Amino acid sequence: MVSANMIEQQPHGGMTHGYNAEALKNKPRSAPAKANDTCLEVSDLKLWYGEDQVLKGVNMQIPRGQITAFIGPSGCGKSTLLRCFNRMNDLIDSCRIEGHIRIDGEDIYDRRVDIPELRRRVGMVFQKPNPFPKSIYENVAYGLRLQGVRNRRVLDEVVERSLKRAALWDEVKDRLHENALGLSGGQQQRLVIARAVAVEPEVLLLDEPASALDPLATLKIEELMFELKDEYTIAIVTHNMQQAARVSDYTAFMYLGELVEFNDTDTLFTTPAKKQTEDYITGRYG
Ligand SMILES: Nc1ncnc2c1ncn2[C@@H]1O[C@H](COP(=O)(O)OP(=O)(O)OP(=O)(O)O)[C@@H](O)[C@H]1O
Repeated sequence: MVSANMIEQQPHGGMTHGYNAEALKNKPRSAPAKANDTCLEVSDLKLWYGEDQVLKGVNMQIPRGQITAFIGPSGCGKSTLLRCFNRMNDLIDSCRIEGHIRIDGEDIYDRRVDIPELRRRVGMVFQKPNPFPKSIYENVAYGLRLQGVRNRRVLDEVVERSLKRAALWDEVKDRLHENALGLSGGQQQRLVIARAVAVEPEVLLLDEPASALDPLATLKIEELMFELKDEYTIAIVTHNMQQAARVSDYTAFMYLGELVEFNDTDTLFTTPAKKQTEDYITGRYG
């Protein structure tokens, strides 16, 4: 497991320039991805906001049951790409998309796709924890209630199981009916993860999930990711290269809307194939 002293402070809450090799030592190793076990396949994905082209023909295959990190300088399109995976960009009027994204072979941009069902299958957690102003219990039960589940026993079981999966149960089991906004930032972020896993997604998208948290809360989120990946495919955007190196199995380096390099994390950080990647991970630009 990662240890607390491996978590560096980010005084400005932003980019950690350069990566140091310590992050790869003692890193928990996963079983390698099974050959041809692709969960998400991105083909020639292009995206515009109005006249501005933000993604310029991205191709990649995200392996199932692994953690894939997206790194790159601010504005290179990491969050935009992540939001394509559950069609969150549909909510932006000026956004136009070409290309394909397939989950388990199904094109999620097919017009027959049921978007609420897609968002159930592909859960998302944002930088700032966003619990609803409801009780802890109701936050986790929310998705099930939307699906029409009324049975108290079923709801109780799912709430308990989800909070356990999100490593929050022990801290909240005696206060399930208190307002979730009374939790700490780190607890709120784990609650949001519990809310996402309660509806049994296949994929979890994490957009800088720890950047608003202190080092200890960050550590808990990182440990949690490692536990969750047995059941879910995880894609994480992070500005923090130490974090990408510590937690992910695969890393995608993006620059100006293009995918420059995609490889297993250890290779990308130790022997990057492209000069641009090397310059970025050694902190030469950011
Ligand atoms: N809703 C939007 N409307 C118009 N332009 C947008 C919108 N969202 C993002 N952009 C632009 O798209 C580009 C890519 O932004 P995006 O947030 O995907 O980058 P990023 O790599 O995640 O950046 P950061 O690391 O700073 O979060 C930027 O130029 C940004 O200004």
